[in-house]
Amino acid sequence: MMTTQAVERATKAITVFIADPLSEDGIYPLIQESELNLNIITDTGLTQSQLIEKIANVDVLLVRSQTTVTREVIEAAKNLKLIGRAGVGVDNIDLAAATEHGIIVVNAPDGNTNSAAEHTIAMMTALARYIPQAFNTLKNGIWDRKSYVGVELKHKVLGIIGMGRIGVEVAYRAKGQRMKVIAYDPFLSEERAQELGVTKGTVDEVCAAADFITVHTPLLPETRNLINKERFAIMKDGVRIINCARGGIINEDDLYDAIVAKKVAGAALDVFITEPATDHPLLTLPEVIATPHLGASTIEAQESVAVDVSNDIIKFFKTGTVTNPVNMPSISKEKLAQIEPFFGLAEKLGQFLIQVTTEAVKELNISYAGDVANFDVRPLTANAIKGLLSTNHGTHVNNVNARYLAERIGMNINEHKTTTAKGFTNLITVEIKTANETHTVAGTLLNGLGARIVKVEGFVVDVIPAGNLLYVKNTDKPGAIGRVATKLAEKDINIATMQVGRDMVGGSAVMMLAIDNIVTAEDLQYVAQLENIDEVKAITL
Ligand SMILES: NC(=O)c1ccc[n+]([C@@H]2O[C@H](COP(=O)([O-])OP(=O)(O)OC[C@H]3O[C@@H](n4cnc5c(N)ncnc54)[C@H](O)[C@@H]3O)[C@@H](O)[C@H]2O)c1
Ligand SMILES: O=C(O)CC[C@@H](O)C(=O)O
Repeated sequence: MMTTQAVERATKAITVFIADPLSEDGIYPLIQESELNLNIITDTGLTQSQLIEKIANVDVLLVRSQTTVTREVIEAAKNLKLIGRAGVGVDNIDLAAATEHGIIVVNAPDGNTNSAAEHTIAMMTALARYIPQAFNTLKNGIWDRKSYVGVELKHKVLGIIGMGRIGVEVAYRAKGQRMKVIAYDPFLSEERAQELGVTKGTVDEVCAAADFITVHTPLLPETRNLINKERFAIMKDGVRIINCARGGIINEDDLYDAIVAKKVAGAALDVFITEPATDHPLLTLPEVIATPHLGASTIEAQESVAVDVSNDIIKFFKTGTVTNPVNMPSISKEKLAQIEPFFGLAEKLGQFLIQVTTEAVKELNISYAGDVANFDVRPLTANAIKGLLSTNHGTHVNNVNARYLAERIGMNINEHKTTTAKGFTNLITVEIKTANETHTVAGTLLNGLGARIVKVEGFVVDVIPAGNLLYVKNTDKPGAIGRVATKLAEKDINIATMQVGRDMVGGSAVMMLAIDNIVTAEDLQYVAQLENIDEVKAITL
């Protein structure tokens, strides 16, 4: 028999729109997926306005680097839940807009590493030996052996800027060519450099020492124009430059000038600031060789990135989690499994607090104690925020945009961890502060018994965080509990369970009632006017 969820999955089609050419074999996981009822549409080469016209009902947008996923595209996509990038670079996707709209972006960071590294080495070798230029001359019927005397790679210094997946693979291969490698990456430690057999340097040191320079960073504000006229000035005369990463890391105008001035002997470019780049000034220079963004264009890489991104789409719709998120914390399957049981509890604590307060929340403090403090709790904080914002943002708020939406309204979010949980194996305490109020609630997961709210405003209780609750603040005087119960009975409201807590005899106290009905504002008023009752709130979890 199918579960309700499985029936929903079987009936509701999920539209996957493939906007760039992807490997047929790579999308096989999507094609043969039977449980999810996927409706796969491939429509490539669209202009922005054509894409905007077609995207309204799409659930998943799948792209490579050709399609630019702008804010306008994202805002036109009313059903969009996931953008898949079959490749590494996500500079063609407006990540801020995706996050704001709660759309998860996934990429395929590993699948094309090898191809991009091999392409870099191919470009460097072709550059050193004038292979494209010589081939072109020969094709035109000229046997010219004098103009194309190249240089060896052996014993030359290769400067690598960006020692991530591709940079490291390029270093391995360059060492195979018996080159010396000097590298810069903000995360390259001395130990790692030694392990890789490369010299660690600053960007300027790399520029000054290298005969060949290759860049392998993402295009970020910090890497845009990283190689510019000041940096060309400190390079060796006759240096050769390779860019198989992103157009713009090397300033194109400055590169042009440096080549014309004979400072740079040649450049091999796979990427340009604006693509397609068919009439680029750099292409007019005989010292420049180029390919049209082919670094990842191998059968193997294209299949691999499409398989990875297809599997993440399936995983997302089946489990709500993904392997390669770009705009939310990346957490391993094992680590996610450790915190998943706490997701519901964290969200309920947030939902509880937003129904207790009447003012805008300015600060959120979440404290994780006991076992749970040993885990990566970022997704739990996102769930608590999601609960807190759900009344105002409804289903629009999710794990992807929760923190963004909270910070946008000026909420200050703080996470604390401590291993001591005061008698509980695990304890999550959420505190909110408004201009005039502070409220706290704490919950735990009891082994085999599920979630419990165990403290409200510091009072010890034991409440299942589900259904309709009535939260009553009162003065601890005889008759208060009885009067509340009687008034509710008069309104035909049945009490399922009742918990009471107090700070001291005759002091402040709370009642937490689980009730079978939803109470109206009039019912609340009816209870609130009772003697010794200070505050009454209806809470639905
Ligand atoms: N031409 C192609 O078809 C093609 C194919 C694949 C990847 N790429 C591009 O290659 C680049 C590298 O890809 P990757 O998979 O190695 O990425 P990666 O994330 O594994 O590595 C990028 C590295 O750049 C480093 N970095 C960040 N800022 C830096 C800075 N200011 N200076 C120096 N290093 C910095 C990071 O620390 C990281 O180690 C990306 O731009 C990607 O889009 C191009
Ligand atoms: O889609 C492509 O072929 C290019 C991919 C590449 O630039 C990347 O960043 O992964």
